[in-house]
Amino acid sequence: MFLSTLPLVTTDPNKLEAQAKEHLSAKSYAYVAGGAGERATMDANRLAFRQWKLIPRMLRSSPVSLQTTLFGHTHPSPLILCPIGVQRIFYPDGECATARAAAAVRVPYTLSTAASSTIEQVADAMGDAHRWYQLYWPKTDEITISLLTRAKKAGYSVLVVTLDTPALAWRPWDLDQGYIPFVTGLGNEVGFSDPAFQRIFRAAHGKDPADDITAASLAWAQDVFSGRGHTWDDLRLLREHWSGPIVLKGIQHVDDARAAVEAGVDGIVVSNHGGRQVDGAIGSLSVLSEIVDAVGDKLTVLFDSGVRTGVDVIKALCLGAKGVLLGRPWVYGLAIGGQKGVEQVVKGLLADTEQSMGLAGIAGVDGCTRDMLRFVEYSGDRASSN
Ligand SMILES: Cc1cc2nc3c(=O)[nH]c(=O)nc-3n(C[C@H](O)[C@H](O)[C@H](O)COP(=O)(O)O)c2cc1C
Ligand SMILES: O=C(O)C(=O)c1ccccc1
Repeated sequence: MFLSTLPLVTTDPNKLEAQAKEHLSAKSYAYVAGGAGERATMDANRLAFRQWKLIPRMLRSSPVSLQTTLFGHTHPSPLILCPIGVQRIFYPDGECATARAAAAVRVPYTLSTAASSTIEQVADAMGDAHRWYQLYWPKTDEITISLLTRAKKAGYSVLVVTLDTPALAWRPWDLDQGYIPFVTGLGNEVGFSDPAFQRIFRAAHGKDPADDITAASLAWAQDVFSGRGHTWDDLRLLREHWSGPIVLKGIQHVDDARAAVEAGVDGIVVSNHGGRQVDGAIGSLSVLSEIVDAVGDKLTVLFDSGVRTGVDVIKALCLGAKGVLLGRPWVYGLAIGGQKGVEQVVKGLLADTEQSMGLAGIAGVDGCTRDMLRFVEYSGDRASSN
């Protein structure tokens, strides 16, 4: 794909963030590239990848296929696009550009509840392509039920429930600029377009959310990010109102993975939210194999946090993940080139994964086994690639 023309987006994972920075305002750049606290967990995510080394096998010539079955659907690859909120701060067309890219490269797209486009707009942009819906779980059950009903109707097949963000963390790069995306008025579009939220807001304020963006933004943020602790028992409500697969995102502890099995959900994403929530939390890849050992035969274990290269995808699969969610890299592609930028990042990663699998003597996702890896203490000084 890169033979006839030079790539728009750099293929060097260590240069991608810097290239995107040139296309972003200082605030938008800090929002995507930043993390919680001193970014120790972002480092830990990369360090965890560096500490696992692949041991290539020879003379096993066979064609490579990345084909993967997830929740009963066969996909061309094990890759899924992470839920990412407020994409219009990165590119004017935001989520719709990303959704079109995902459809074009045949990778499922996960729409965030904190999106700057509505559930229905993104569905329209995607046609028949696979889409998942990520729930930030509102305090008000009536709103939760309304969001699930809309997502179902608009053809989203898998519900991803993010558990690690009952509130946004202490993020110094944003705090120092006095910035959270909601102050731009963006990121509330799913809420403002919701009939249940509109009804409740109208009853309390005597007007529509669109007539008082400030008050409506506050009301929406309070319902969704006020830090209310839901409990494992509350998952029953979601089960009742969502007939498809339910995936819990943000699992790091093996006992939480077991609780997910008890709760009867279909999958989990082992994730620390890309180091954006609990600073000092363990690198996500470091807990993947113990969680797979505990629950991998009972539900589908997916992975995110720190994936940057094809070999990273292979390592996560070798440690037992059935699918891998990609985060910041495609947001950088979006900032650089909109839909085309996202396509290039994803196509590049898929090509790198396929090429690396072939060179390592692995024929496909089933060939990614733990014996292909060796843990080697890493003492270098380049823990993070951007
Ligand atoms: C700018 C930004 C916005 C995000 N928004 C959401 C979101 O709305 N919902 C969610 O579940 N996770 C969100 N995440 C977390 C990602 O889904 C994912 O867990 C994380 O980016 C993975 O780490 P990585 O970017 O280092 O690969 C966001 C991450 C970033 C960078
Ligand atoms: O920034 C994030 O990590 C995130 O999850 C989020 C939450 C609310 C709005 C936008 C993004």
